[in-house]
Amino acid sequence: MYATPFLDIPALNGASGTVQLPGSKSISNRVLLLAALASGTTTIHDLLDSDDTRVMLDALAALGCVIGRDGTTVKLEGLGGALRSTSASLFLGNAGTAMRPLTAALALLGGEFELKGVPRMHERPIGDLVDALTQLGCRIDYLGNPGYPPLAIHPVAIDTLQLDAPIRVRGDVSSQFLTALLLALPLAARRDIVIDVVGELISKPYIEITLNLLARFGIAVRRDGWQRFTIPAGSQYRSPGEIHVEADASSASYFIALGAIANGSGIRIEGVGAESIQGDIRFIDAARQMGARIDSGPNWLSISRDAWPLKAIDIDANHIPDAAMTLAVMALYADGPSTLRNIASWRVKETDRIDAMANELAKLGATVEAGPDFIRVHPLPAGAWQAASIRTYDDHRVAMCFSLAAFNPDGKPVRILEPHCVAKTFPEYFETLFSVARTVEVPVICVDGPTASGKGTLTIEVARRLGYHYLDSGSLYRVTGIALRRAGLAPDAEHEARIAEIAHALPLCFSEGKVLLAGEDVSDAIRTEAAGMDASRVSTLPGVRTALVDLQRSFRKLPGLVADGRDMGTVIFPDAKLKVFLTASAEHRAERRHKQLISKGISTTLDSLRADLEARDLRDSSRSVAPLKPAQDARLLDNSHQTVEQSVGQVLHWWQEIQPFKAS
Ligand SMILES: Nc1ncnc2c1ncn2[C@@H]1O[C@H](COP(=O)(O)OP(=O)(O)O)[C@@H](O)[C@H]1O
Ligand SMILES: Nc1ccn([C@H]2C[C@H](O)[C@@H](COP(=O)(O)OP(=O)(O)O)O2)c(=O)n1
Repeated sequence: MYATPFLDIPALNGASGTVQLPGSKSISNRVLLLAALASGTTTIHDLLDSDDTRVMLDALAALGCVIGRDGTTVKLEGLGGALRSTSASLFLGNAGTAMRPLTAALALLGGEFELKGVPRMHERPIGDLVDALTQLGCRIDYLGNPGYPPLAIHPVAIDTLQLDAPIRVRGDVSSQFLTALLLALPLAARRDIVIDVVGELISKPYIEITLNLLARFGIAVRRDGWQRFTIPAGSQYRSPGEIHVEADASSASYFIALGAIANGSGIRIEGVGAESIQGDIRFIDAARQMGARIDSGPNWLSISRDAWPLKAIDIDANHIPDAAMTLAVMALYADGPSTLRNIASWRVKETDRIDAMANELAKLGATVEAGPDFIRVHPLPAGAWQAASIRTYDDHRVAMCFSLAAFNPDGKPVRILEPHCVAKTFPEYFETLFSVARTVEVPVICVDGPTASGKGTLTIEVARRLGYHYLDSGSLYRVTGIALRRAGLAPDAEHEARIAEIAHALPLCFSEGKVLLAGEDVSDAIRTEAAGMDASRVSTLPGVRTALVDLQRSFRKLPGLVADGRDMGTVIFPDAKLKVFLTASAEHRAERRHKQLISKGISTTLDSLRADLEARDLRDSSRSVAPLKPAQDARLLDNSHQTVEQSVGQVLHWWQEIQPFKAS
């Protein structure tokens, strides 16, 4: 996951390959609650691991469920209708799929509970659900604004509930109110329980997921149209033992759109097929209408680009409210204005999604019309796209769907602010996108300079702030030095061919900040001054330098790279947009290295360090191939009198100066 304040996606121009998607949020949280209400143990495979499922799991654990976890498989011992803990204060983040059903279940289970979430959760309505439950005799108080969480729930005896008249619940604000009642009311099914929906029920496919999963847990709800639902007397939750969670169809929408937009041999999605129980899978019909070619099997989808430009669309998107946001970005690539209708529910989601989409699409240069329940997006012709900083409003779907704007024909990058909001449902979204997307040019920042000037320190920090990959090219020469010593060689010209072979086939792996040579951790061994001197000697051999070129260039991956060394800007990445030549006086550098080595418990003297360092400077800058020198277009940074933070700030400032983004 990218924990950076922003993520710059370079202009993308193609995509091909296979993606495995995380489990569906809607299915995951429903299954968790049903497994908790049932008796016996349920093993849930492929459960989504995200913010919203984590708050649900934490809440269920606080209520006394015993939960075991092994990767994406969760074993949950159900409560069998009896709480083990009858008072708790539960924090439910911004997860509507946790807040609504837990409100209903806890109101019936008996106990004193407080349910709260993030500030946005306290702006998302729950009054219609609370009204339906209080009609029955449940006792629920608003702790803040009436009609909204946080809530206090008080105990009632189940046999005092008024279940003889149909329970009336509004269905035209959020279908989650009905889902919450359907999931929880079997707890009270001493007699048939009838639920009547008031108003036109929206997002019906989500109700189908609810009914389907209730059936898997032994509850056969009878449905009369979409107005009346009956939970039969004597209904009891029965664990199915094992259950698999399908991949999230809403998450699939970004990759379906990717296949439709991007040049390439197509995208294959594993984990969900056209027969999915998730309503958002109907996104494929809309994508086909816009021109995508889509094939499907029981558990996969394959998508490629067909009509281009895409065909404009005018649809009622009520049945695919979440996935339809993706259509709003696809519309930029269409042959005329596209209209998404009947989407009033967007206004009460993680943010007001109609406003959010309209604002951010406009930043790209698009003309957008929006009303209480619709949005109309005009296509953006080549030449009219702008590089934009996209605000994401703590809404995972805004962040994900705007990444698709990076395929614009004008080659403009897209900046996604607060990209970590995707953790709500798809923490690895951007990594997954980058695993299949292609770009004309992965951005690179080079930091070259003499030893102990602070290159490593600066490079690591700049890479961390930008979410870029990091290449410590010196470590490759250092590891080669160790490998040749182990082969009984000296770092001399007479062994050049053998050493070059060793360098070419280094069994090297970088993992969790460690450098592994044939599986052995050599992170400390390569940092000694002797290893540095061997590295400096071996690096004068032209055959060795050539042998390491491809390995160094293989680090250039999306979304970008910061590379540290001696010849990053001159030889390895001559086209890099920013090249920094970092220096400091020999005196400062010797002092820094001295401190660094002492702090690692390695004893040394300042004088010998300074002598070694000057010898290394001389060898590195006077060798015949790729000597240490600033690239012609490098910016010089002498950090003798700077703190690390000042050097980092300077480089980030230079980087920002050459980005095309306007202030957000
Ligand atoms: N601008 C700076 N001011 C003070 N100390 C620094 C600065 N940059 C780096 N250092 C310190 O100098 C030491 C050497 O830095 P390092 O990044 O290992 O250099 P290099 O990779 O160029 O050999 C480290 O202990 C680091 O914390
Ligand atoms: N791109 C590079 C990186 C390092 N080298 C050589 C020259 C250096 O003296 C050694 C060790 O490099 P490294 O960057 O690890 O050394 P310092 O941390 O700056 O002391 O490798 C090189 O020739 N080209």
